[in-house]
Amino acid sequence: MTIHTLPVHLPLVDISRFHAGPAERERFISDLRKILHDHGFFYLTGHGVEPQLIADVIANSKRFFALPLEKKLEIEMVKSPHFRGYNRAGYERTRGQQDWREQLDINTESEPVEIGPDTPAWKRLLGPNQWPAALPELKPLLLAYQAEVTRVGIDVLKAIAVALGQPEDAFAQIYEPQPSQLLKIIRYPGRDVAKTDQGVGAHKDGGFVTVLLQDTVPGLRVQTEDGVWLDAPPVPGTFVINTGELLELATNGFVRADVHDVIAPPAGVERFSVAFFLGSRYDATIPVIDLPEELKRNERGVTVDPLNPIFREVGQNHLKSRLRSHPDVARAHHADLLTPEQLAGEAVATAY
Ligand SMILES: O=C(O)CCC(=O)C(=O)O
Ligand SMILES: [Fe+2]
Repeated sequence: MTIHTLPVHLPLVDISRFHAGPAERERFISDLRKILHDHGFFYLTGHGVEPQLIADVIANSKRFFALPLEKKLEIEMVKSPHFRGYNRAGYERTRGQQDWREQLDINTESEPVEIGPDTPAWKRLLGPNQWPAALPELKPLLLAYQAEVTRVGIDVLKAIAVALGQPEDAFAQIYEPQPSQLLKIIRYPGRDVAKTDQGVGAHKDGGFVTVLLQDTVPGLRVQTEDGVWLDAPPVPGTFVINTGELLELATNGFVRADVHDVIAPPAGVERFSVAFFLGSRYDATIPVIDLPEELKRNERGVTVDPLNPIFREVGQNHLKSRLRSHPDVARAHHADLLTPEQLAGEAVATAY
């Protein structure tokens, strides 16, 4: 596929060119550098993820969401201090407005950490996932997929590092040995259920890069630098990649974290997607990369949003957004971290 056949206004990046001979790699890097400055969103092809794995993930997400509600509620997120599990549609908000999507969140599968008075608060994010007893095949499948999209995300991140004039392992010091690997399977019900057109409200993603798999129904939109909203419909065989706040911070705004949202599907139609957020280690502090002079001239600075303060301490940043997104989990397990206002506030979830 070439860029000219793409039915959308966003660029297409063929990551296999990064692994081609030196001349092709050089051309690829120079194309990518231009794309990265102009867009925080692009389509990715040449990624090497087996089409069968992708098909199985979509098919089994649909089976998960089709389970009776009580089976899904057996693994409701409020049962996990580590913010893992299932959330019902309408239980999350973005900037105060209800989002209409149900989702299952997993992250790196690990043992919980013993929390003492001196343990950094972000260690509460570490722990086991919750898996549906009614669909045992979901666990091995999503863990295999999580490993694959981690590989893809790191490959893209290496290409981005080179495009920024850095060694390809420039970010490895903050993602090795264990990046954050949040994976969400998502279902957006039709507008008859949603009552509004907000699948998920306008937001930026927080990590290095997001690797997004869309099934067949459109709805994703991206806001460009000049404020225009572009549709980013599904293109078979591709992922949508978007660069997150972590890269915006690390490049002083040379790379953009674009605002995006999802419009709820029409009445009677449901939309499925699988979003993977590649982040750094939780104990990392985001560095500012010293870009080459010709790139530095195009740094924009970092956008400051008083409603969404960003910390360079990654674990603190991630915990902040999880506590805000899931106040039911926060109250059930982390009341000691909340302000009196948060404890007294409305028990609704707020995305991002
Ligand atoms: O479902 C989608 O297509 C995008 C979801 C999204 O932007 C997110 O979960 O951060
Ligand atoms: Fe997003």
